Parts: sequence; structure tokens; C-alpha cells
Amino acid sequence: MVLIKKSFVLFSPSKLASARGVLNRLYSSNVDVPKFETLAVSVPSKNVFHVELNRPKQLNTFSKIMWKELGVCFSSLNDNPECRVIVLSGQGKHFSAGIDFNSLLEETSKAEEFDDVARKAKVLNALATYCQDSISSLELCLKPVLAVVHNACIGAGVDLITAADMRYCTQDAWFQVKEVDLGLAADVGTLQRLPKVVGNTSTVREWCFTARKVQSKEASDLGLVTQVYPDKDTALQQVLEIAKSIASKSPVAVQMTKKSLVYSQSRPSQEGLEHIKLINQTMLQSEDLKKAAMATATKTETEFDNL
Ligand SMILES: CC/C=C\C=C\CC(=O)SCCNC(=O)CCNC(=O)[C@H](O)C(C)(C)COP(=O)(O)OP(=O)(O)OC[C@H]1O[C@@H](n2cnc3c(N)ncnc32)[C@H](O)[C@@H]1OP(=O)(O)O
Repeated sequence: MVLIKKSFVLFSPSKLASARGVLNRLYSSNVDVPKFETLAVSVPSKNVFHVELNRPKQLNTFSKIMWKELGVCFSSLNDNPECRVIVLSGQGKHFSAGIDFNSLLEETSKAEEFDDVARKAKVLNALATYCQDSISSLELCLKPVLAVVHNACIGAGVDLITAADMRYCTQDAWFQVKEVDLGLAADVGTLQRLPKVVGNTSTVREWCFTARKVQSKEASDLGLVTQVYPDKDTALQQVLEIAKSIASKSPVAVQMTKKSLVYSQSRPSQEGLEHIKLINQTMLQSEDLKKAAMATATKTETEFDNL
């Protein structure tokens, strides 16, 4: 039960959730919200979009259509001026149980239609590209992506969250780079991004070579997640507050910050510095700089136009 001090009214969590749902629909009805079969997209607060993996019965496993829709979703949110920040979570019992085994078998068996190794390889290369592009769409999207993980986050789930900007989780969350147990080397981003996210190659290699479960505390201690919350509702509420704070800032500043961070993460500092100079020779002329500087100097609030 939650006490709302001003009116001394007691609201049950279910009433609060339903009030949140109403607000959610209110914002969603006024803006352009993409619709998908495997994802649920809503707008819980101004300029904040919430993308939920929406295959709860299948434990949010990655099917062919979900790979596709993730790419389309993040690309369309990148282009949507109303969207300034994205919260990513999963519906149902688990965040994600990784790739859908049935879909993996179906797609890899397409290579068997050919006798020749080069033709088979071309089919499998195209499959990896399809999945890689889906995951990379989070990184290419200029709007910060805040992932909220609960319970299991396995295989492709880890690929997905390591392409997000920030990660948060619940106490019951656990992570597993499971691919070696399936006789695979992970190939859609974990091996490239996880060592950079965590910054500890020895431990990351242990996770990848042993496929052991990494519990939320270890994930937090190692920096895979920024914060551990007691449960999913609390996690979503708190992360939404962080998202709202980001959404209130200049979208020019936020998006160019992401562009520069992503560009610089695998390049020498000097190249990153040249890159941001080129960006800012334009962006320093934006009205956002004047507005933000004035608001800071006068200790007032300001609003920025969508970008
Ligand atoms: C080009 C390639 C690109 C990407 C490659 C990515 C590789 C990966 O993602 S590797 C990881 C693959 N995933 C797994 O190995 C997860 C296996 N599942 C589990 O460990 C568990 O099921 C669980 C996720 C921990 C959930 O446990 P629990 O809550 O106890 O539920 P279960 O009873 O075990 O499962 C319920 C139901 O779901 C089926 N299922 C589970 N995982 C998958 C899956 N990945 N694909 C398809 N189906 C899955 C499970 O078999 C059960 O089915 P029933 O019919 O109800 O028995």
C-alpha cells in the first residue's frame, strides 16, 4: 500500500498501476506510437517511450519477427522527434530466454538446401547480419536506451542489453552468456560489447567460457548494471524518473552526447575529439545552448523543442 500524504488517501498498488495505465494511454494517444506483434510500445511520460518485449508466453525469446521488429522499432524511434529517451523491459516471467530454439533451427536449416559450402555460408552469414542489425539498432538510435532486466536474461538477451546505454535490474535478475553451452560462439554483440561495458576482461571471459549464471549482485559489483532494485515495479518507476530527467534536457545535447560516446568507444581519443569538434561547430549554433545557458544563469526552468 502507498500513502499519498497530501490527501491522506490510501491507494493500492493495483489502483496506482491502473492510474499509470490511464496516463500512459493519454500520452500514447497524442503521439505517434509504432505498433508491433512482438513488442509493446507506450509513452508513460512526455517524450519518454517504453518498449517492452512482448512474447511473455515464449519467455520473450527472439523469433524471426522479433529480430526484425526490434530493428524497425529502434530505427523509427530514432526518427521520431517526440521520442527523447527509451526504457526497455520485458513482459512476463523473464526478461528474455534468448534465441527461440525453434526459430534458430528453422533458420539454420535453410543452409541445408545447398550442397556447396560457400552457398551454405552465405545463408548463415545473412542470418547473423539480420540478427546483428537488430541489436545494433539500439546503439545506432541516438535516443538513450535504459534497459530494465528482471529474472532471466540469457544469450540474445545479453546481446540486447549490452547495446543499451544503461542497464538496471531487479534483485532476482540473473544473466547468462549461454552460447558455449549450445556449441556456439556468441555472434551478435556480446563478445564485442560486454568487455567494454564491464571493463574487466578476465571476469567477462569467465562468464563467456563457463556460461555460468551471473546474479544481480555480481552484475552490479562488476558494473554490468548501474542499480539493483527490489522488484520490477520499483525498478520501472525509478528508471522512469531517470528517463524523465534525460527527457527534460536539450535533445541536441543528449543526442550528440550519445553520438560522440558511441563513436569514441572503439577509437583513439584524438579521433573522438575531431569527431565532436565537427558536430559542435554546427550544434553550438543551436538555440538550445542559449536557452540552457540562460536557464542555468537565472536558475529557472526551460523547455526545449523536439529534435
Ligand atoms: C544467429 C544467432 C543469433 C543469436 C544467438 C543467440 C544465442 C542464445 O540466445 S543462447 C541462449 C538460448 N537460451 C537458452 O539456452 C535458455 C534455455 N531455457 C532456460 O534455461 C529456461 O527455460 C529458463 C529461461 C531459465 C526459464 O526457466 P523456467 O521459468 O523454469 O521455465 P521452463 O519450464 O524451463 O520453460 C518454459 C517453456 O519455455 C521453453 N523455452 C525455454 N527457453 C526456450 C528457448 N530459448 N526457445 C524456445 N523455448 C524455450 C521451455 O522449453 C518450456 O517449454 P514447455 O513446452 O513448457 O516445456
